[in-house]
Amino acid sequence: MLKLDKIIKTYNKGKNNAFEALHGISLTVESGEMVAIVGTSGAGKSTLLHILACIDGYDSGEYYIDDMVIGKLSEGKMADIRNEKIGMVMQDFALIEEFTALDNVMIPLDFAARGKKKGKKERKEIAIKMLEMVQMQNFADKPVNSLSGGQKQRVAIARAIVNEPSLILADEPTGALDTETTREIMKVFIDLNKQGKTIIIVTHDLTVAEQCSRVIKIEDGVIIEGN
Ligand SMILES: Nc1ncnc2c1ncn2[C@@H]1O[C@H](COP(=O)(O)OP(=O)(O)OP(=O)(O)O)[C@@H](O)[C@H]1O
Repeated sequence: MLKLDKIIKTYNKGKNNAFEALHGISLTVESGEMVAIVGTSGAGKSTLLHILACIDGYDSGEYYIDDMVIGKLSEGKMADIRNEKIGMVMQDFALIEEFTALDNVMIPLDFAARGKKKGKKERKEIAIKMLEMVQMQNFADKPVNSLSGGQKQRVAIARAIVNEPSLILADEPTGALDTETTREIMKVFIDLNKQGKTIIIVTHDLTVAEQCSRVIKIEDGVIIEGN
């Protein structure tokens, strides 16, 4: 489903502070896998995740999602792929704190591809269904800034899955959570994986990594294990 072929990524390319962060990464992730990406600080995990998420480009090599060549797509088409195929979950939740849980979950529905736009009532129903999936329906009308860290991450996961992406990418999703809350959030990811979602989690937490079906270790911009 996902294939990286000899991806090279250089920050500040062409300048005297140019830095090659990924040195020719090749990786295939099949549909339905649950993968952890681990490695020391600065190894290139976030860089890799941002390329997988179609947030950042790359210098050479190629990235394929379902046989589509990502490097050849326009900005607009990349944005469509981000909205339709990929759900992102971040360590700091990246929610709008003063909005309610429900309003946060509804946001991506507004950006879904033209023609797919739905009426407000229908969008609200879809968002509530997503909150039910993460057991947060009773908090739908609460502002996010009144929720705990674990509750915020559940809302962020509901937002990530609202456009029914096949791929969920998470950057240190449990980094701000305690052990018990980490366990609960991992259960949500495992349930989503059982429902068929492909999940890739960047983590420093070995208890998170060992719950994934494959662990990819990256060091100095190179995959050294798990490929
Ligand atoms: N925007 C940038 N400009 C220049 N260098 C960058 C930029 N972003 C990252 N880097 C460098 O690229 C390398 C990989 O960074 P990356 O953030 O991918 O590492 P990481 O494995 O995610 O680290 P951490 O676990 O600390 O988040 C690091 O040496 C970093 O300093």
